[in-house]
Amino acid sequence: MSCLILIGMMGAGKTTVGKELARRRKVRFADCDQEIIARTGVSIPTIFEIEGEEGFRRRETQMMDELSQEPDIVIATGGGVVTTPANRGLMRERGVVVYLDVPPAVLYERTRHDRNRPLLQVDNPRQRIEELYRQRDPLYREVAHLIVEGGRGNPGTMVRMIENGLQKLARQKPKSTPCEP
Ligand SMILES: Nc1ncnc2c1ncn2[C@@H]1O[C@H](COP(=O)(O)OP(=O)(O)O)[C@@H](O)[C@H]1O
Ligand SMILES: O=C(O)C1=C[C@@H](OP(=O)(O)O)[C@@H](O)[C@H](O)C1
Ligand SMILES: [Mg+2]
Repeated sequence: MSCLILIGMMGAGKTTVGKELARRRKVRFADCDQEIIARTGVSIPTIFEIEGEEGFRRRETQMMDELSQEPDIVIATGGGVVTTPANRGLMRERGVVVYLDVPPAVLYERTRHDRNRPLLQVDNPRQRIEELYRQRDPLYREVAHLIVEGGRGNPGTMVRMIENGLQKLARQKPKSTPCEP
C-alpha cells in the first residue's frame, strides 16, 4: 500500500489514532514531530524557541519528504503541515490522506493542559484554536482523500471509522483507467 497520512488540528488524535492504526495494519508508525525530536535531540518548544516557527517548518518539510517515501507506513503529521504548500502536493501525490475533523471545542478540551504545543501557549488558547481551525480546515479538505468526523468516538472507534472509509474509497477507485477510443 502507499503511505497513509493523518492530518488535522492539534488534539485531533493523529498521534494516538495513528499508532493504533499502524498496529492493526502491521506497518511502521512514524510521528513527524517525534522523528524531528529524535533527530535534533530537543523538544518541539525548544526548536520553536531557537529557530522560530519558520525553522520548525523547514525541518517538518524535510521529514515529511523522507517519511512519505516509505510505502508501508502510517504517518501522523503535526497540525500545521498543510500550511506549507510543498507539503500539500507531496502528501496528496504520495499517500492516502485522512483528515480527522474535530470541532474546536473538543480540541480545546484535549489540549488545554498540554505545554508542548508552542502555538497554544497564548492568553486565549480557545480563540487561537478557533482561528487556526478557520484557516486550516479548507486546506485539510483540499488535501484529504478521506474525511472522518473525529469529535465523538474514542480512538478505537476512530480507527474503525478510518478502516471503513478506506475500504469504501478503494471500492470507488477504478482499478484501471479505460482507454480512450
Ligand atoms: N478519539 C479520542 N477520544 C478522546 N481522547 C482522544 C482521542 N484521540 C486523542 N485523544 C486524546 O487527546 C489528546 C491529543 O491527542 P493526540 O493524539 O496527541 O492529537 P494530535 O496528535 O492530533 O495533536 C491526547 O491526550 C489523547 O489521549
Ligand atoms: O498545529 C501546529 O502548527 C503544530 C502541531 C503540533 O503537532 P500536533 O498536531 O500533533 O499537536 C506540532 O507539530 C507543533 O507544535 C505545531
Ligand atoms: Mg501529534
